[in-house]
Amino acid sequence: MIESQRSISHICFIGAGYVGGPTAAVLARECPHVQVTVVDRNAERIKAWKSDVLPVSEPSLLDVVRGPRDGLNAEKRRNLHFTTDLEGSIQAADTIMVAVDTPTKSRGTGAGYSLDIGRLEEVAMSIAQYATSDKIVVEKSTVPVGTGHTISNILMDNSRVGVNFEVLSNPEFLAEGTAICDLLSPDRVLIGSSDTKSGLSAAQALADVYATWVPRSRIITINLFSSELSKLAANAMLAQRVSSANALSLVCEATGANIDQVMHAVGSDSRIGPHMLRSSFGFGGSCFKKDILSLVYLCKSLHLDDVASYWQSISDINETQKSRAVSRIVSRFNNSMGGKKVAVLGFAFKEGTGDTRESCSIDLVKGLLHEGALVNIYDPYVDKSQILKDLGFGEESSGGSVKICQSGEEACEHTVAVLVATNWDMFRVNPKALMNGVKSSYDDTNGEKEASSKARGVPYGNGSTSCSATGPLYASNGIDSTTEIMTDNCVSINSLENSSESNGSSMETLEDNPTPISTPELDPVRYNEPSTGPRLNGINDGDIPPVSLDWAHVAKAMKYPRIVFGSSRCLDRDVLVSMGFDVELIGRNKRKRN
Ligand SMILES: NC(=O)c1ccc[n+]([C@@H]2O[C@H](COP(=O)([O-])OP(=O)(O)OC[C@H]3O[C@@H](n4cnc5c(N)ncnc54)[C@H](O)[C@@H]3O)[C@@H](O)[C@H]2O)c1
Ligand SMILES: O=c1ccn([C@@H]2O[C@H](COP(=O)(O)OP(=O)(O)O[C@H]3O[C@H](CO)[C@@H](O)[C@H](O)[C@H]3O)[C@@H](O)[C@H]2O)c(=O)[nH]1
Repeated sequence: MIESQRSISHICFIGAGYVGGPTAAVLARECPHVQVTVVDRNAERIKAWKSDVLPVSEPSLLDVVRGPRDGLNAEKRRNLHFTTDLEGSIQAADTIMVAVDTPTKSRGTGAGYSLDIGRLEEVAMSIAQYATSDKIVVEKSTVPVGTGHTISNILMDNSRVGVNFEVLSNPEFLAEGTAICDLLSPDRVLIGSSDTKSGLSAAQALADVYATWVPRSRIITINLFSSELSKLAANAMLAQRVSSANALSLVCEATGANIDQVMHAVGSDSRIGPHMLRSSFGFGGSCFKKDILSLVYLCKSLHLDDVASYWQSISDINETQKSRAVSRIVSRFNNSMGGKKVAVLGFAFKEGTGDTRESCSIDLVKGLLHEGALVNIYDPYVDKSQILKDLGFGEESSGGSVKICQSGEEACEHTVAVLVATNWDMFRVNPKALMNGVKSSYDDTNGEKEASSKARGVPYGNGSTSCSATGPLYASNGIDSTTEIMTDNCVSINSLENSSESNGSSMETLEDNPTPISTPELDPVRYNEPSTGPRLNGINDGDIPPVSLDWAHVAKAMKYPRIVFGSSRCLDRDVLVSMGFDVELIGRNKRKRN
């Protein structure tokens, strides 16, 4: 049993991925008195974490890493280390945070639904085998309910005599693209433990570490099962909101209602709130689908079939949304897409990241190819090889039906339809520039962005010193005042001492903030250049922004009927129609002018 009044001074993270790396870096930065070691079996990844070309792309991440890793912090102390030495790292640590991947099982019982905790079990075996002193073992990974007990059993059954373990659950809630802000200023930190004296003491010790920078009121301690279930439930409920918006978008398309107006009206009810209500081509990303399906599996295992069906329907609506989008385009061509060229702009699963896991673009492109279309794709934040891999092609084996383009203009050349699948700022219609007959460019909007961000007290510009909101960033083109609501939960990395005070959230309607807000103050990418290191796709500190799409050029380059299809977040129907485009918006019926 672990002694009470325990304190934590050396943490080992196992798993140096999207969660492990950034979480360890923020913890090391905020707690200079704690030694933090990050270990991974992937030597390439560890090498990259030791370099300035990090394997994970997140705004401001490099700055956060370099302080404690290179001794560039105020204390001039290095307390963040990356290594492949699992045995030594386990032995040196008093606390081990496990952040390995838990994908959906691909075979065996529960395949396609259940989370695969094999890597976690493997790590538990290693901890049991190498540990020579008591350890707190923390599940950072998203896991099925009951995993904590499984891990406890593995540790107890395989450890040395006299070595004790306490297993905690501490799920992570960061979203990609805003990871640093989310970690610095979390809505809550959840710590689950057993309710024994030693369990509560371990939970308290971990809470004390977080309390260095997170207000105590935001640190929630609950039981182990509740904590594990809360993570799955949070993702399921966030996805449920998106699916609700998307389900209603179909009702809007069939009636005279406008989805943006409806979601604005609904989200204005303080009991509902405005977040995660943007209709889209569907939610993507590595977590939502996998975690909902895990919840479905749990319910089925508990013989709660109607509950399982309820959660399943959220995933089903998401699939329908993607296939309906393809049908909507295809029906505009009398169901005959053979040989017709279509552009898909954006391949990442959301703006602000280069990650393509479960991106709706994959299904949109596959659906169009199935109909016989030729598809041009452009996303400067995603490597060509990644796109071809996601579509199931080898390097150049798409049979000519897919072309990965170097610019949005090239992608739209000779196309009959353009789908804006990721709401990148660069695809946004800039009405002011267009009205003035000026070529729209990213730089055109910088003055406005700067003014806007200053007004909101957000540092603008160099992504290495600032970051933006947690949660959805309701970027606005400044046109449809009913469409967007922005969150403003921003912190400056320069004023980290105050981060715990600065995490209050406020909402403003567009009228309060009529200028375009980009995705997090993005560290731009130098596009069209091959990636130079083992970094994942995405936005990297110090890169240069891509130029915005020149919609005037696109109007000339496309062929009749020049359909542009996407969400009103990026596309202003009136401006595009005035330029000669035929505009289809998610959740709007063109003929009813809603
Ligand atoms: N990506 C997100 O935004 C996010 C957010 C919240 C929670 N999560 C959850 O966190 C967990 C980790 O996700 P991720 O996106 O960081 O995964 P990831 O794939 O980016 O990273 C996992 C890392 O673990 C390493 N690893 C796997 N098995 C190992 C072993 N036996 N020994 C040493 N290293 C090992 C892998 O090499 C990899 O580097 C998952 O459960 C995920 O659901 C992810
Ligand atoms: O109103 C909205 C909000 C989001 N999306 C889409 O939903 C998906 C997921 O978006 P988001 O939640 O912002 O990104 P993730 O990085 O997947 O983060 C989610 O998944 C993580 C992994 O578990 C959790 O930690 C986070 O809390 C949770 O937000 C993306 O395709 C978005 O485009 C919409 O379509 N409409």
